[in-house]
Amino acid sequence: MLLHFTKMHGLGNDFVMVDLVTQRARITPAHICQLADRRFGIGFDQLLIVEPPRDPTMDFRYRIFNADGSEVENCGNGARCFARFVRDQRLTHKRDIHVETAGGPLVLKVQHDGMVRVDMGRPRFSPAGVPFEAAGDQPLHTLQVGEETLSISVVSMGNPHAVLQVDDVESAPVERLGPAIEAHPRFPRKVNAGFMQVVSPSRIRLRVFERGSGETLACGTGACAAVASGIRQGLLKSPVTVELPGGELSIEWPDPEAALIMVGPATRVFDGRVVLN
Ligand SMILES: N[C@@H](CCC[C@H](N)C(=O)O)C(=O)O
Repeated sequence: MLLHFTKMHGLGNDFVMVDLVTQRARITPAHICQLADRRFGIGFDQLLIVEPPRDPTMDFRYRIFNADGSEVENCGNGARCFARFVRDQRLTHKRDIHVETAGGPLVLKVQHDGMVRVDMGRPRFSPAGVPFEAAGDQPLHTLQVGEETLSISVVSMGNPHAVLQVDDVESAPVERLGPAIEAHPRFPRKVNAGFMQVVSPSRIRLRVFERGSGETLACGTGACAAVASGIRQGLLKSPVTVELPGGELSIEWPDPEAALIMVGPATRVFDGRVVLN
């Protein structure tokens, strides 16, 4: 089966985008792992499949899969790439796009400067909603990783996040602690692990070890989770610029009852075709 795809990225968090509105294909978890391989396949952090909506009031539905084949609830950089993709493919001319996702409906706005503005919904801090095994709902929890006792906050942006404050993001032990936090037994559905350096109340630096994909150059939901956690702890004030290895995102959360807003770029890299066996 021949599959047409587009390679895109949001600040270096890279995607293979597949239009299943105009083509037919059955993509299995084995296909996803094969395509995700950066040497034997195409290579990506996430695969995003665009489908017709089930709800007729929506424009599209999309599904997102990590490089390990696991399906995820939400993806901030993927949302921006999706908005750019459906317009470039001429699947829609709208600038305000309503889409169904596994994490619920999203509204995306393609601005006239080409940047994409996404209403990311409200962060949820309750451990049960992440899910994270904990007795209470306090801003910080201790997490034992081997000999180390870490202080983390937990946030659901539809998908699960743990945020750890560090003094210097460059020297933070992301490669060592990231996989241990991701697979920690207190996170029954695993977790994305963010390492946040507060530069000022309006600027952070962030690296994210993503569940199912490893460290990426940027994570949109991770940026929202870190900003929400920082504001909740009184360390940050909206709007916040998030400096990621791949570039910057702007995150607004002016009011705890409001949704987080993420604004950032989405870049098309190339179109291709691949045979699925
Ligand atoms: N890169 C994404 C998040 C993708 C999903 C994540 N790895 C998970 O398993 O929850 C983003 O930009 O938000």
